[in-house]
Amino acid sequence: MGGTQTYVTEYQQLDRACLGLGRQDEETAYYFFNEAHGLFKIPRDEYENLRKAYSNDRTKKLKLPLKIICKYRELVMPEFDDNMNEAKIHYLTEGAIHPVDNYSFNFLLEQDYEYAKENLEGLTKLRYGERKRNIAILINPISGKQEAYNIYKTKLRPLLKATRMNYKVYKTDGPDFVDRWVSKLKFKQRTYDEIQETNKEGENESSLICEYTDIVIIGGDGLLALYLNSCYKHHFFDTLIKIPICILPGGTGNALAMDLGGNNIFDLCMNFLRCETIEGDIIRADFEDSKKSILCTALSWGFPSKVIESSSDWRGCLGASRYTACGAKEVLCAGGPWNMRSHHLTKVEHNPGLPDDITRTLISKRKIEEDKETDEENLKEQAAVPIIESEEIKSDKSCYTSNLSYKLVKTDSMKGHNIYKGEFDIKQDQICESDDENIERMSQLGAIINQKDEIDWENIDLKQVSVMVLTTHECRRSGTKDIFAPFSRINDGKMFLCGFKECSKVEMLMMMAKVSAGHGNQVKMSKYFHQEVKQIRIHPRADTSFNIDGEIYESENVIVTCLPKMINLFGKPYDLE
Ligand SMILES: Nc1ncnc2c1ncn2[C@@H]1O[C@H](COP(=O)(O)OP(=O)(O)OP(=O)(O)O)[C@@H](O)[C@H]1O
Repeated sequence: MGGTQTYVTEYQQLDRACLGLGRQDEETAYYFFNEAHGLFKIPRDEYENLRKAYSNDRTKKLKLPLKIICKYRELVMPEFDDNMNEAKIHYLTEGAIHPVDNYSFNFLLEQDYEYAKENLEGLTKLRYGERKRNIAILINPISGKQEAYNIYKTKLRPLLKATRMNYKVYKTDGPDFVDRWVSKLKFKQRTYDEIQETNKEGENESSLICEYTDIVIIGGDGLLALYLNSCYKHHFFDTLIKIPICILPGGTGNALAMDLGGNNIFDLCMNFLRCETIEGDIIRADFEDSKKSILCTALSWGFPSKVIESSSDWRGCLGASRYTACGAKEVLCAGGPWNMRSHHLTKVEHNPGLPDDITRTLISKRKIEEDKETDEENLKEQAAVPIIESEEIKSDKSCYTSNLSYKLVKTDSMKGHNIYKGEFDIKQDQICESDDENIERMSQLGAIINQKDEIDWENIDLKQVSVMVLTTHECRRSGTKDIFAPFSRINDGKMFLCGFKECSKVEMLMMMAKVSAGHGNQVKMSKYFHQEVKQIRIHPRADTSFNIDGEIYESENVIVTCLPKMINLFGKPYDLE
């Protein structure tokens, strides 16, 4: 438990946020609920006094030594018995693997019970409307220091077990795993209008899209990028991409997870359980020649790309310091003896006139496609996605997966884990698109936002720029204090162009040191710049590459557009200072 401690408080103080006075039957111990602090043990001889005072006059002053025995931030699941006015609460503490504890309380007053029920239910969300949450967990075993599976096992799994949620765990087995996995999702395509209509009837949009209600990604930014882009490729991003995503920091940099509170994984898991989401901004990069579109949260070129490229060989052994070590090496070995102009650009242009409601425009104009029947060939291929763990609470009839449309077949076992293969029901609806169709759809969407010939592009002066980054969020880095863009938040609806103006190698190292200090005070330095932008066109030199959410892409003209509030993410960004 959260450690017992005694403190004195006034009854009046408690009363403001109290959930009710309860009694635990077997041990005849007595408890008091307080929303801010959790659960209190009341000395037995004080109980009768308190009960009388509580029943007669809720504002009466009463000084009591109270023992805190549990805090709500540790609470994971309440169960209720309306006939008995009883709440059963399951607790779990941070850092412990299976310390689930149960307490049952009978509320003395019915109104207290109702009030407590309402408040306690808000602490852990087990359903979306009538539908029980059903979670897909994607783990990249080679991310960062290869701790992703361990994070799942020690942090997330105990909470999922305690709350008896349905979930399936998938380990990636290579770079194309996520793409295969997303392409095989059991997916009910709905049009935007249908979703709006359903919302009016009070149903939750995200519960209607896919067999999973929530996606958990345990890995780095690259794994999230793979997931987003696979959604975009295989299904319309305005539907599937709305399924809320929890990113637990299992990678090296974990820039986005860190900005959502990932330095405390337990708290992030609690955000997930309580369904505390924000609407995140993403970037869409449309490559002009290859007609390829990429979704991401940060994009850079020149110096940062070189650092990412050269540090990839150190994956797994140096952790986050691989970027620092390779960054310093790149600075010292760059170009001329003093100069740090490695932006590798011929031209960068800005379109300041992009409408604010671009996202809505995209959604409403998109082409509506019909679901297609699955044929046997596709079914055979679908069965190839391995599930390493699965927990399905069979008794829950409201669970989408209990309609037998998805079967698990045990095929093997590995290090004590059973390996299953998923097989889909023959009646399953699915979308199966060829690459040509995908390209066609992307270029349709692109045509809406690009319209590049009609845009009055404003040239951005590059004469004095060393490093340029486009980002929708702070870009914190795990394992260090680095914050690259301290003024940006993933849910502020904005994209920023930021970086360092032309500087000497020594100045560059100083700037890097400022970023590493994590105070955000590089913003005050004259060599640092940032500017809000909506759409940017980049003409890179042929010998450079792009770094898009930690992955390297070849040089090509690209139009980069901010899509505000496109994805739902669990967690909470830091307050702007
Ligand atoms: N089983 C696997 N074997 C080899 N590569 C994999 C596997 N699963 C995923 N990948 C590759 O791993 C990369 C993604 O790594 P990820 O972003 O999760 O970790 P990271 O690079 O260490 O962290 P960060 O991006 O936060 O710095 C992608 O390039 C993906 O293709």
